[in-house]
Amino acid sequence: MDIAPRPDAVIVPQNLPRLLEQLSEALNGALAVVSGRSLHELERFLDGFDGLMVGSHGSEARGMEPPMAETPQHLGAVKEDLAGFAQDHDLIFEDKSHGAAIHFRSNPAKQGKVEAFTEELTARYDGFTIQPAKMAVEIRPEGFSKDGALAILSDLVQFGGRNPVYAGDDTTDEPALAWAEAHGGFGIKVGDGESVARYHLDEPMDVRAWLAAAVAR
Ligand SMILES: O=P(O)(O)OC[C@H]1O[C@H](O[C@H]2O[C@H](CO)[C@@H](O)[C@H](O)[C@H]2O)[C@H](O)[C@@H](O)[C@@H]1O
Repeated sequence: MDIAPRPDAVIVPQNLPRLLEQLSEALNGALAVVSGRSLHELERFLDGFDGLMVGSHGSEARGMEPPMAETPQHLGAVKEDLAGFAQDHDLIFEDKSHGAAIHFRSNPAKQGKVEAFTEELTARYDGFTIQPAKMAVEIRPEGFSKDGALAILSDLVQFGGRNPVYAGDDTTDEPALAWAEAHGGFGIKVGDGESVARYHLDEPMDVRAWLAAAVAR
C-alpha cells in the first residue's frame, strides 16, 4: 500500500484482497502477509483475503499458532504514557494490539524528542523494545520480529521445499529481507533507501503488478 499522511488514512486498492487470495490459492497456501500493523487492522484492510497473516511485527498471527500467547505485561501503562506524550507534542498516537506508535510525519522536527522519550519508556518497562519505522517510533514486545515470523512460517507444511521471497518497503522489513536472502530465497526492497535485498521495485504498485503477473501465469 502507498504511504499515507497518517496510519488511518491508507487507501487499500480494491482488488488487493482478491489478488492475494488468488495467489495464495495458486501457491497452495504458501503466502503470508507480514506487517507491523495490528492483526485486526490487517483483517479489516484485506477483507476477502483468507490466508496467513502475521501482524504487530511478528507477535500476532492468523492461520498459525500465535507467536505471543498473552497480552504483554505493562501494555496499558506504556500506551497511556505514549498517548500522553503524543497529545502534549501534537503528534499522532497509534494504538496497537501489542504495542503503540508515535508518528511524527506531521512534525519531523520532533523526531529527537520522540526517540528520547521512547528510549526512556523501554528502560522503564521490561518486555518492550523500540522499533524505528518510517517517520515513526514504535514500541513492541521484545522477542518477536518479522524475520522471526518468517522462521516460524517456514516450518509450516505449505512452505516445505520452497525458497522464501519477501517484499517490503520499511526499515522494519530489513531483518526479514535479510532472512529471505540468507535462506535460499531473495528479498525485494520497495522504494528508496539502502537495503540488504538483492532486488528493488520503485513503488507498491510495481509489487501489485508483479503479483498480478504471477497469478496470470
Ligand atoms: O510492516 P508494514 O505493513 O510496512 O507496516 C509498518 C508500519 O506502517 C504504518 O506506518 C507507516 O505507514 C503510515 C501510513 O502510510 C505512515 O503514515 C507512517 O508514517 C508509516 O510509518 C503503521 O502505522 C505501523 O503500525 C506499521 O508498523
